[in-house]
Amino acid sequence: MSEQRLKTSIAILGAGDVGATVAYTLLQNPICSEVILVDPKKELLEAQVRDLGDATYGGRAATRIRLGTHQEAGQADVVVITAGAKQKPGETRLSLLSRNLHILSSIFTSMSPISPHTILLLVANPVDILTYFARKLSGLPESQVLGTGTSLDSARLRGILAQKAEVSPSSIDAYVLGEHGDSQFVAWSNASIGSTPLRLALSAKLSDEFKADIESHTRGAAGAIIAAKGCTAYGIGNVAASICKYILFDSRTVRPLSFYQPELGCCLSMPAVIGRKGILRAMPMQLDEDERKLLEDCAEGLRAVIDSAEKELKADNELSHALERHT
Ligand SMILES: NC(=O)C1=CN([C@@H]2O[C@H](COP(=O)(O)OP(=O)(O)OC[C@H]3O[C@@H](n4cnc5c(N)ncnc54)[C@H](O)[C@@H]3O)[C@@H](O)[C@H]2O)C=CC1
Ligand SMILES: CC(=O)C(=O)O
Repeated sequence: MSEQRLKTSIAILGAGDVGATVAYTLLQNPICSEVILVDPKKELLEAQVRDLGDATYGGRAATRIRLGTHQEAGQADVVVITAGAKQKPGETRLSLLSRNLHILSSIFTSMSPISPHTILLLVANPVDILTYFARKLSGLPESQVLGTGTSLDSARLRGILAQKAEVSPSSIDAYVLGEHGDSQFVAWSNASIGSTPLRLALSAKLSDEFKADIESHTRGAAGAIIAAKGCTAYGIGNVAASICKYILFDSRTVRPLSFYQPELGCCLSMPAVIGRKGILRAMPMQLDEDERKLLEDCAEGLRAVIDSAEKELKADNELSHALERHT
């Protein structure tokens, strides 16, 4: 067997706040032989690898960390894409689209030829739109291209509901669905504590006002953290590293992730079974009429962004050639 096949590797594109935090989380909870960090900022990349390496010399069996090239990243078992601009205080995730689509396109040119077995995990924003274009730019089967989507929002939802209900977050089963962005919504009709439906568990507390407060807390969480410290990193570090584990361990864990929804014509978050081949299958969910409408509105908004991005791309020779190579 070749040496390459004996190793499991996760490549992280982007060695900024998020990329370094995903790497650190993977080093603290080893699930693969090596983590490869890639970034065009050479000094930053070398410093991050040295600093992260210092966290691995404590005597435990460790995952190795090294810097690498885009070409090497394209052969990894999982490629986590954090490369891209981040929001400034007050900016929306969608405002990053044009800059981050160019970066995404250049990444696929540099990684080519990408291994047909690689699973791509998109983190950079706007994550649903970038997941949609990564499918096209990579040429990989759509089950192998996924975005962290509303996994982070759902973790935030579990956190705030746990405080209100005075139970552990791990006892809350509740999802934020749709866009990892302003049109996201909570699937209240399916939420439970243990196996008790939320409406029974919280009874009188669960008013419209209570739900609106929780939704606004969850939707606004990133903006509030960014306004105070300039980025969010630990929550997404944990979410992305956990998804890598579900993939490499073929754990068949169900999580809300962004992936292509053929009937909606875009990528957005719905629950899916995650395993070694990426999205193994969608997990059907019975939404009520209001939630169904919110899902359709959310998809309509995302499709409009995709349409205008596609028009912009046609006017941009470099990007339109990159997309044509695979469509
Ligand atoms: N999906 C989610 O839930 C979350 C997404 N994010 C997103 O993650 C992205 C990264 O955020 P930060 O790490 O805070 O930003 P950052 O600015 O600290 O790091 C981004 C890094 O990407 C690098 N980069 C640029 N072009 C590259 C290329 N072609 N190949 C490899 N690396 C490249 C830059 O040099 C930079 O070091 C942003 O788009 C942010 O909005 C952040 C938190 C949560
Ligand atoms: C930045 C971002 O997308 C988040 O923390 O949710």
